[in-house]
Amino acid sequence: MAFFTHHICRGLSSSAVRHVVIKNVTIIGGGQMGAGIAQVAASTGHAVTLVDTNEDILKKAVKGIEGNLKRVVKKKFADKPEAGEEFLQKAMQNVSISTDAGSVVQGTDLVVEAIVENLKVKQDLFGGLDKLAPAHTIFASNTSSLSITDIASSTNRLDRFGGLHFFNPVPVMRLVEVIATSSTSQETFDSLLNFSKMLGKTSVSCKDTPGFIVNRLLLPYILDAVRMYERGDGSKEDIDIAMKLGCGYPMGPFELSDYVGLDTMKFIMDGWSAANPDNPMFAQSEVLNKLVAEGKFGKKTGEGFYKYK
Ligand SMILES: CCCCCCCC(=O)CC(=O)SCCNC(=O)CCNC(=O)[C@H](O)C(C)(C)COP(=O)(O)OP(=O)(O)OC[C@H]1O[C@@H](n2cnc3c(N)ncnc32)[C@H](O)[C@@H]1OP(=O)(O)O
Ligand SMILES: NC(=O)C1=CN([C@@H]2O[C@H](COP(=O)(O)OP(=O)(O)OC[C@H]3O[C@@H](n4cnc5c(N)ncnc54)[C@H](O)[C@@H]3O)[C@@H](O)[C@H]2O)C=CC1
Repeated sequence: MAFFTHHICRGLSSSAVRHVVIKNVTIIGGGQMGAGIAQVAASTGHAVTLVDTNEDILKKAVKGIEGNLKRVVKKKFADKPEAGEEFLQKAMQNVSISTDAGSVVQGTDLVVEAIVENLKVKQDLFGGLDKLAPAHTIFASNTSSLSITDIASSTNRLDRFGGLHFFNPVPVMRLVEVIATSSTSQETFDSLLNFSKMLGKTSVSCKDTPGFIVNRLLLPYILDAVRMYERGDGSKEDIDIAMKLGCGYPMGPFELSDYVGLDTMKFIMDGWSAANPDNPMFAQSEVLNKLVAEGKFGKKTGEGFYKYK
């Protein structure tokens, strides 16, 4: 069930802005991002259905959400354990799981997609859901690097399609990039801004340009670090230490790559390389290709640039 509200938007003086109040959210992809988005949405009172093709991943996601929330509760409700238990129960009751996206979107206000970073797979998913979701339902992609316009082109709801780009780990990182294409309606954009606010996040408005704001700046930095290592100009350990202690970053570029996932990083690089074949920045990286070919995707598989076992 969707609700429409009218409110005066700050900075827009007297113009009344309509937005869909998001209550029921379907999150597709139960990996590190989808599980994180589900955790935050459920703990801020949204009814969440987390969808993945793989049931084991969903079970692992729910276990992870519960574990994370228990940690939060222990800290935040240290002197009010009963209130903490109530918060935990409520949040967990807000989460359900499904392996059938088509059947659950029928009652949803917002679909947030966080599946593999591949244009065709995302288009196929949204193209199918477009025929099943109610007219008011807003579609949003959490893509890191793909064009929202391209993803949305598989649907007939271009005005109700935008980007919601979260950061990893979602429960900790405070930013959401909200992306409007040239077809995204003001109402959809305002609904996505409002949803981000309800999640307790700070949002920035982005155009549908490659990498939006953060990844347009982050990816060249990470790729330059990989090239530096490949040339033998610095060890990965030294490069990581240098950026942490020299710039105050919480993680160095190799630690961060392992944290994001080297499979995702390669998907991003390959996509940008195909779109910009003459740009040496996106030329194939032997080191990255080797690690990915060996199934060493970083922290999630126990090994990437570093070992985690
Ligand atoms: C690579 C190609 C280019 C990128 C392209 C794709 C990527 C994207 O599209 C966009 C991205 O997300 S880019 C990545 C953005 N994320 C970062 O830069 C993370 C950098 N690392 C950190 O902030 C800290 O090391 C971090 C917060 C992770 C850990 O902090 P600490 O080292 O201080 O560790 P803790 O003391 O254990 O944690 C601090 C608080 O955070 C909680 N926490 C940690 N991990 C968590 C997780 N996974 N889920 C939920 N909560 C988590 C932890 O409980 C602790 O909480 P408090 O006790 O309340 O402080
Ligand atoms: N890893 C990161 O730091 C960030 C990733 N992103 C983006 O979020 C998306 C997901 O990334 P991660 O969570 O890291 O990946 P992940 O590999 O941890 O999870 C992806 C999940 O999607 C599922 N999946 C794949 N195809 C599916 C389909 N058709 N239907 C339902 N489920 C499907 C997989 O089984 C897997 O569980 C990607 O688009 C990525 O670029 C955005 C911000 C940060």
